[in-house]
Amino acid sequence: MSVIELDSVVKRYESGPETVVALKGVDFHAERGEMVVVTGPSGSGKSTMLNMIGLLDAPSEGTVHLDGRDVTDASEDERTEERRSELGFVFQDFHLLPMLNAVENVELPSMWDTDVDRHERAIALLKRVGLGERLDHTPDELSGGQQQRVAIARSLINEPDVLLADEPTGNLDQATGRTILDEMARLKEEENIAIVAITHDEQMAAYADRVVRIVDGVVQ
Ligand SMILES: Nc1ncnc2c1ncn2[C@@H]1O[C@H](COP(=O)(O)OP(=O)(O)OP(=O)(O)O)[C@@H](O)[C@H]1O
Repeated sequence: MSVIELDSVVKRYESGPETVVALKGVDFHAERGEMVVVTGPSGSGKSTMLNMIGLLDAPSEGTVHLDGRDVTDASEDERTEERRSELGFVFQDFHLLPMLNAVENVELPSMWDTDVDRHERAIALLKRVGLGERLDHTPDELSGGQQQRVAIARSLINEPDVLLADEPTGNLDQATGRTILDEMARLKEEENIAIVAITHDEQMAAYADRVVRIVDGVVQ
């Protein structure tokens, strides 16, 4: 069973009198232990598709399944809960809170979890991404690559099934980008999660188990 499945997904945006059809019947799936890289020209629908997978927006037509559950018509509360428990997010510009140190940033998505182990888990995750010596550093005391490692550790704190990454190497130089991709490839195996990553970064395709190209709202 695929951990993520989109079937015949159509997404229309109404902007004023115009309707933009951003996705025109997209089928997509991702499996545990697999990194799928999504490429395509600007405006082709990549972010829209990631928003569907990330339950940030609902399709106009078609269905979305997460771990076999039909979440197409889930309420806002249900979506929020699915996002919290099943999905991890990594962004181009890291999205770390500047006043929190590395451990606090990693713990943040699990703050309302009463599990006392979350602090230990945050430390363990930071050690796994090579930041055991930087636990109490704030983002401005970390390099771009280190900040992205904190963000990756944060994305894993609630033990998601799927990690969604929007241009994760977009703000990094090539060499640092490669170390982040190595890290993601390793964690994908270790955590047995699916990774879906949008990118313009050619080197990222080399790390993919599968490349999905989308052009004008259609998967090629
Ligand atoms: N909220 C919105 N309202 C109206 N149109 C939108 C909205 N979001 C996206 N679109 C349109 O949908 C199409 C797909 O946009 P999307 O952001 O998914 O493309 P993309 O492939 O991620 O582009 P980029 O690589 O430039 O980020 C574009 O034509 C865009 O203008």
